[in-house]
Amino acid sequence: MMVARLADDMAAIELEGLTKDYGTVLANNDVTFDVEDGEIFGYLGPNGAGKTTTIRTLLGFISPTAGTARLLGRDVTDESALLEAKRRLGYLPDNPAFDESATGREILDLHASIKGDERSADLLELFDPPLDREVREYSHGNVRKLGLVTTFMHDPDLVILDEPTSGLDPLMQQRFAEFLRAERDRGVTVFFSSHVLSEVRRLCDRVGIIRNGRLVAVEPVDALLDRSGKVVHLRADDPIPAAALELAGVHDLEVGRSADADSATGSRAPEAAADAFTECTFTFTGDVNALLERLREYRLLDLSIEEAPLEDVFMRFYGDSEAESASALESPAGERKNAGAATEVTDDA
Ligand SMILES: Nc1ncnc2c1ncn2[C@@H]1O[C@H](COP(=O)(O)OP(=O)(O)OP(=O)(O)O)[C@@H](O)[C@H]1O
Repeated sequence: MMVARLADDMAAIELEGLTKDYGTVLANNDVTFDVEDGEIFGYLGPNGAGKTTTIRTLLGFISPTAGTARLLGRDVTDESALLEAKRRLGYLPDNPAFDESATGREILDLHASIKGDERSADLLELFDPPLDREVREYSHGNVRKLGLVTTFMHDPDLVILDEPTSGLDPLMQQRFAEFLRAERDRGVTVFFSSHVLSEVRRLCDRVGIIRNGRLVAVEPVDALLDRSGKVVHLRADDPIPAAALELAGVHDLEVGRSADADSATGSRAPEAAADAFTECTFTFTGDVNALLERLREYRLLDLSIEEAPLEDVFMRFYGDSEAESASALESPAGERKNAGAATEVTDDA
């Protein structure tokens, strides 16, 4: 059950037309979105997209060229208001700059004296940096673990994490994912930046995608995954006419064995007659029942329907052509309409 920590309807983070012009680079260009109380929000984009710029603005490290940013209801350009908000904030930078000559324990003591310590003992059971060693001897992963303890030890209402899992081994990533979901269930709001897609799928409620300083999408992670559709691979005993797959929601039909199936030779084996084939792979965004209805009269040897790799969706956002990615972004409603059309085909059939 969701536990509200913030005042009625207050968003944890509010960005309105946020713009940061470094002179040579427009690092944030009219960025507008809210992070709601109690959600895990992933802020995604490739290197240099502008994620850290937004985070640094939220923390008051840099001032916006235009627009506003509010953290826990406080305007980040108002120093004393921001300071108040920061008491309820946990922040994990991409590269925590701990005093190299201090031990982990000394660093925890310092943080405890500044912001309090409600729960470092519990956190140390989960993330166990070698406390008696000096930070200069720490591996990248151990710096991250110490950073996670300092980020959460004062039981903040909002945490901002810059690439939180970088340097963590798979087991620790899993532990971190479980921990973050439990934090969300306790009402903590999480805003984290990432370019690791599997992490996003595993963790986020919603995502914002930034590219070249511009926000290109904000949506529930499920919508992102729905939009990516399914990858269908099928193999039949006798040739299937291409017309059978002229169905709303079928995209990128490739006839012949899939690249995977043919990986031994690294080549694809297209079949001679493209108007009928015994094997094909395509992306499907329609109604799966409509597809099965179409395939019913053919004897299949094999059929797999799998979630499309999230990378494919991102290729649409980050593809080489600006026009292509713009149209991909403008078309979600249209794609959903196509999916609806597929349902109509089923109804007619
Ligand atoms: N202080 C600065 N002066 C000038 N340009 C800057 C400065 N800081 C960042 N930039 C530029 O602004 C753009 C956005 O950088 P930013 O660090 O926000 O991206 P990012 O999405 O966090 O990237 P990464 O994933 O690599 O950390 C980049 O082109 C970067 O080179």
